[in-house]
Amino acid sequence: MNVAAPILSDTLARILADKYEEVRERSAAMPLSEVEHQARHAGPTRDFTGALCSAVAEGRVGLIAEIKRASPSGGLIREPFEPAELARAYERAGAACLSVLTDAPWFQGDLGHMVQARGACALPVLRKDFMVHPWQVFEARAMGADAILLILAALSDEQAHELEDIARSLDMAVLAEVHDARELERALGLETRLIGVNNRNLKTLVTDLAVSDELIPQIPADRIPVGESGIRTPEDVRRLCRAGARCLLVGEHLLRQPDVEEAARGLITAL
Ligand SMILES: O=C(O)c1ccccc1NCC(=O)[C@H](O)[C@H](O)COP(=O)(O)O
Repeated sequence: MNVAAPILSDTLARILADKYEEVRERSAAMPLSEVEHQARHAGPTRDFTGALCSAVAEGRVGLIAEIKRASPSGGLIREPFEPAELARAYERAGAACLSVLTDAPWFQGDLGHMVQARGACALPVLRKDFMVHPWQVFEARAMGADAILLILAALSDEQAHELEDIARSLDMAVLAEVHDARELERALGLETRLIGVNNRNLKTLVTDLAVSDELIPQIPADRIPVGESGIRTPEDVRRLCRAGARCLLVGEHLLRQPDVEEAARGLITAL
C-alpha cells in the first residue's frame, strides 16, 4: 500500500497528514516483517464483540468507555491522567470494553496508555487511532490491542478492506466508523458486525446526536450499531437506544467527572 498523504484542509485531513508522516517514520525504524512477526506471536485477544453482546443480553448498555487525555474539540480533558486507574474504575462500573487513544499530536495519547489500561483490567481494548496502513494494525496487536477502529472518512474502500483482513487474520475485532449514509453503505461492504455511528463530524468537529437518529435505523439487524461521541446524559443513552443502539462509545463526559466509576455506572444503567 502506498504511504502518501491525501491533500485536504479540514481537521481530519490535518490529523491524517501527521499520521502518514508518523507511519513513514515508524515503519522506517522497524520493518513490516518484524512488526508482523511480533503481532502474530502476541498473546491471545480478548473477545471485544462478545463482551458487547453479553452486556446487551444482560439488559445493560454495552459501554465502550474511552480513555484519552485530550482531544482537538475538548482540549485538555483530564489531568492528572492515570490510564490504569481509569481502566479499573470503568471495569468496576460494568463497562464492556475500553477504547484508548494512542495518537500523540492531537490527543496526547500513547501506546503505553493502552498497555497500562489493558494490563490493569480484564476488559477487551480497542486501539483508538487513525489507522491508514497495515503497519499500524500489526503494531496494535503486537502491543496487545483486541480491536481497531477503521474510520471510513479516512480510508478508501481498498484500504478499509485490506486493514480489516489483516485485523481479522490477527483475531482482532474491527469497529467501522461512519458519519453519513454513503459511509454507512461502504461500511456494510466490510465483514465486521460492529458499525459505529459517530455523531461528531471529524472535519468540522460539530457534534449532533441527530446523526444517530438518522443513521442507526438504517443499519441492518445482523450488524451491531454503536453510537459514538457527544453522549452525556441518561436521556442521551435512551435516545440512542430508541434509534436502535444499545452499544455506546463515551469519552469526554466520563473523563471530565471526578468519579468516573459513578459516571459510567449512571450511563450503563440508564435503560
Ligand atoms: O474528539 C475530537 O475532537 C476528534 C477530532 C477529530 C477526530 C476524532 C475526534 N475524536 C474521536 C472520537 O470520535 C471520540 O473520541 C469518541 O467518539 C468519544 O467521543 P466523546 O464521548 O464525545 O469524547
